[in-house]
Amino acid sequence: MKVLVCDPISEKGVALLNEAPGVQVDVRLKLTEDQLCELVPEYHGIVVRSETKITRRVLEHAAQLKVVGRAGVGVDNIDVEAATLLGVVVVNTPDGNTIAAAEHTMGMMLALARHIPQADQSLRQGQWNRSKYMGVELRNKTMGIIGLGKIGSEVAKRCKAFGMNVLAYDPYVPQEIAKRAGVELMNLETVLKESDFITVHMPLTKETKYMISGPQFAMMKDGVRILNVARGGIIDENALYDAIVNKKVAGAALDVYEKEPQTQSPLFTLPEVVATPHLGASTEEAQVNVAIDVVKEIIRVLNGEPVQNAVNIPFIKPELLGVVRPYMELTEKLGKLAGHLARGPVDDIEIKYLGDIAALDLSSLTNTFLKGLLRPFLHEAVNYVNAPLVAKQRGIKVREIKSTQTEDYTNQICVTIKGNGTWQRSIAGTVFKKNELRILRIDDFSLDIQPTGHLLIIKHTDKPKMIGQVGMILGDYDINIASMQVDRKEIGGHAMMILPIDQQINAEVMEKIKNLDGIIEASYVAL
Ligand SMILES: NC(=O)C1=CN([C@@H]2O[C@H](COP(=O)(O)OP(=O)(O)OC[C@H]3O[C@@H](n4cnc5c(N)ncnc54)[C@H](O)[C@@H]3O)[C@@H](O)[C@H]2O)C=CC1
Ligand SMILES: O=C(O)C(=O)COP(=O)(O)O
Repeated sequence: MKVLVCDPISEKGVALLNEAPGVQVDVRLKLTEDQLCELVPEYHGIVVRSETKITRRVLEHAAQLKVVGRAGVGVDNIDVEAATLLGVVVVNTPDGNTIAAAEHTMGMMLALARHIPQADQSLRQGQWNRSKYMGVELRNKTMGIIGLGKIGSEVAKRCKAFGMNVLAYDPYVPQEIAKRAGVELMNLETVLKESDFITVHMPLTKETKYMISGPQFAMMKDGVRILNVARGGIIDENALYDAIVNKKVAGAALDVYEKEPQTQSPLFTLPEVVATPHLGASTEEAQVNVAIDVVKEIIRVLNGEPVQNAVNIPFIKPELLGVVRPYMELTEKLGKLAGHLARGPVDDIEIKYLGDIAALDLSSLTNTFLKGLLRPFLHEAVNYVNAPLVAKQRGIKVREIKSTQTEDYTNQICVTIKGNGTWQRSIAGTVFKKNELRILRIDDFSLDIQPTGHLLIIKHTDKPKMIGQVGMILGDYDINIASMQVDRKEIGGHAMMILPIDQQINAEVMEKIKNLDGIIEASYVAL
């Protein structure tokens, strides 16, 4: 397996990658998009920070890429949607640089309040100018935090230690979590209107792009001070420039820019601006943390092991893995079986998770079901990562229903697939205590089948000689029947027979079985 490191990460991370059995590492920095496109087919993993852009074009040139690892938090330099569609896992390191970014924010806030960089520069230029650099105190001022995640919360704690009143806006954080951090959650307008300092700590997304622009500056207090140690583009740089020039904003501290690297911004010409070149995560500690964290995740992906910090696949808590794994195996087999039973393209899927498992986060099981269903048709183009997206693109509606109530078994997964409003099929399965998988039902027929090996599934009219005739055909072709189950709903009605057999069946045998009088459908599946 080959891993390409494209941005500078700690030597400790590179060493850990080099020590991984069967992994070869190349460090190639400052590659252009064209160079990356040329190199990427050789690699199974890529490591980046914020500099290298992993675009759709780069991903489309990959031939065997399994994982893109971001040694840091923000993944806005990676086309995650394209990666997902192409089945490439994207991992990041959500915790490793939290403190570094929070501390940098505090440093920037102090620099902004007390003009430290400007005063330093002026003194070095031979001026002893005390009156020019009169500052403001932080105590009793109001800090408005937009984005109360990991960094925002650490900034909140530190602001409180400075005696500041802290308000926050984050529509995705519950009030009680904010309360625990001693922060009051408000609507955005209130935070903008009441704050003396405003700092943003959210990811750059379609939703947050230019979230702070002309109309938002207009709402703010005169003389407000602005900080951005999150991402360029959350704050509209042109609008910020105007707001500073018009004296609405007394100063801004910026670590990140709409375009990076950035050395020519008009904002750098304003004395009210304090600027650093994206240094939020640049501490020795944070860089060791993120490099080691990302490398461990990359190795897990390359070894086919579950990861903890994937951005585009469901997270499974390590302590739940033992519980979830057999259900993942079951749902993949149910998906495969459902694909064989489908009477045409599937456009609607309902997956019911019943019993104890309903308490778990079940998206990983839905992913494996969809992978099992779609793989026989789409082959390598579908995998655990992209299965939900591929299903969505094919117009397949997927509903998950959870209920802790179940009638016969402690846990049951019941799936119904439909197509074209004209047909539907259903199957149910369970995992017994010793991690034994079972198919319990196909349509209305009750069964108890281990979903492994070669299965012949036959729906037929309930009449004499059906079983015998199928047995004769298989015998003629020297195909051994391992066991058999038959269920019928009423005498002379429809019946289902399932035959686990010892080998694959060819089209000729299937044709002979299908042509028997009384056979309604017959399918062969290898699970
Ligand atoms: N300057 C630097 O070197 C660094 C910058 N960062 C940036 O900081 C960002 C935040 O990092 P963390 O706190 O670790 O992430 P996080 O995921 O813990 O927190 C982000 C918060 O933003 C909130 N959010 C999302 N959309 C929002 C919206 N529209 N309005 C308000 N809040 C919204 C989320 O609910 C979440 O609580 C990262 O996404 C990254 O871009 C992170 C590390 C270093
Ligand atoms: O982790 C993040 O989101 C950062 O912005 C840090 O970026 P960097 O790894 O220092 O290029």
